[in-house]
Amino acid sequence: MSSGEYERYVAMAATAAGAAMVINGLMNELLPYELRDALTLSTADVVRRLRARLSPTHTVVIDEAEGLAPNQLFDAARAYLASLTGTASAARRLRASRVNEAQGILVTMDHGEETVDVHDGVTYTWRLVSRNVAGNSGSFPSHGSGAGHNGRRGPHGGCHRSFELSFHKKHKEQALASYLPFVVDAAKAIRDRHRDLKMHMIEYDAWTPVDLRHPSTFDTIAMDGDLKRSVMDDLERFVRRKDYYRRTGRAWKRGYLLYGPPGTGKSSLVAAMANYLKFDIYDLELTEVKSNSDLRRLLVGMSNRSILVVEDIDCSIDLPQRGDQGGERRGRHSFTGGEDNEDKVTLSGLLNFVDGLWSTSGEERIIVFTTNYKERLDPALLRPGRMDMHVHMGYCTSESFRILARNYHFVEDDHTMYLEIEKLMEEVPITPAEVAEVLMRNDGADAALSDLVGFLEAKRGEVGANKGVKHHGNNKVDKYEQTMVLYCTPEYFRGVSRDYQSLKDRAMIPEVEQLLSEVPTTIEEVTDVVGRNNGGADAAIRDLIGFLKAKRGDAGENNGANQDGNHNGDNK
Ligand SMILES: Nc1ncnc2c1ncn2[C@@H]1O[C@H](COP(=O)(O)OP(=O)(O)OP(=O)(O)O)[C@@H](O)[C@H]1O
Repeated sequence: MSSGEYERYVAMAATAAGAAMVINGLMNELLPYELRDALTLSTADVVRRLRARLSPTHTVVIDEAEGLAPNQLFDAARAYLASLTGTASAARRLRASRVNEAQGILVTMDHGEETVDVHDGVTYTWRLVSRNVAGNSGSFPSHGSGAGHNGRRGPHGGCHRSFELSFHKKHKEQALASYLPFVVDAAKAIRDRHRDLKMHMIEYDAWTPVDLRHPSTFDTIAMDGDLKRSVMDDLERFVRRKDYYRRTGRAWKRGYLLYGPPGTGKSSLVAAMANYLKFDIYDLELTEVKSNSDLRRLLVGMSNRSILVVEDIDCSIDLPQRGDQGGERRGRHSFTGGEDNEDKVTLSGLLNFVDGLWSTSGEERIIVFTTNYKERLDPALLRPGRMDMHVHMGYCTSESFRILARNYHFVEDDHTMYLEIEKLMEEVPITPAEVAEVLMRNDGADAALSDLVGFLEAKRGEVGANKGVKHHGNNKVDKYEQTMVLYCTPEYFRGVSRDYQSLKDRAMIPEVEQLLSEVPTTIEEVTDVVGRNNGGADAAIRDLIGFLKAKRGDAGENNGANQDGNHNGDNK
């Protein structure tokens, strides 16, 4: 549409509306490029631009060259109007709207239909206008997402649609300064509610998004109720406080340290946070980052309203050990050197970026570190003010168990087996992951809870009698043992070591036994380390010794403990 046509259009609409002003609009080709990204602009920007466009003379200059790019303000209005379908006035006009997973909200509204919205005592009338490109007004495509949707011109012609928003001229200020920003904000909120969250992972040195469909929410997560509430409160306060951060000159970011044994829900909590806030997750796998400059590039490439997660921070970056004589703990990853390459990724480099560049180049950002071993973390990370909140995820308590039982089997709070289960849980530490696993493999609540009792009893017996030895070689592993942590005792290893017929250096066997007596290590870990070696028995056992020494915390051991269930070693 040329600017002349547009002016004629505005004049017609203004006439029709009598004293009412018409903010027309919002058609893809009518609104200029500044408004196309209305949903990504700040609300103040939108208002400023609208105000500039809607001068008292109602002249809007539209550059032909702006083309027919999608106009997000149109989508904002559409999403907002769809959300009104529950209200009486809107229901009069909008026949139906539905939520489509891929596209968010679709609204069905016919050409010429109007809907009335009352906001702060002012009545606003929205009208949908459609034109086909050949000018045959009145011939319209099907509703919603049909041909011509979004007003784009298809190969065989198409339909341009617009919303006209009219109101009394005395409410111009209110419309511009209050109502339209409200519509844009409401649309943003709707979009956030329906958009697919993304999980960004590093591939080939760049972020690669995949859909984040993690079902974890604050309802499903099993943790102490007060702690859960305080995390939620903290998140809510954080997102509310834009002005506060601006006023105080602080970067709008927040840091959480989640710590606790494996399977207690640290990753689930991160997903719950993302689902709650509708923030994307950026999974910073430090082993994939070759240098500080790569790290900087990746951090700057993150979007706002996102969560940066560094899992198993104690394993994934070289942390100076408390008590180290100036030396760094080696062996986590090949990039951990430091003194020979200035550009290597270091914890201080990461923290500096997070505090500096990262926080000034974006807004509404959350960083989460997780660890199974808080005691191993660098004091720099634990310093007050560094991570705003330390969240301990622990073994199942009766409170968290009840949440899981309710979630998995709708079990009410007074089930007869609860007392027995909770008593057992006091004797045997069990992670929420283990409980979830048992609950999940049963169809009915009663069966699930009996199974859990059996599991706990078996675990209690196992822990007491160290049945790991018995477990090995038993082809009929029962269902409890499948998920249990089975330790590799020195005795057990001695038995297995007979299998190493080709072992030349037999002196290594007592060394392994000695290490196993010092470091609780699961059969699975031992199997993994031995299994990853193709270089013969000696290489495998040497690798195992290195692994065990690293687990014990020996400096200088380089055995890839990070890759192989290092985090499983905390099952004491
Ligand atoms: N607190 C919890 N509430 C609800 N489900 C849980 C909880 N903890 C664990 N689970 C269940 O166990 C699975 C594994 O837990 P999750 O990966 O979140 O634990 P984690 O503490 O991050 O473990 P790791 O330290 O090994 O990464 C989850 O997908 C979930 O099904």
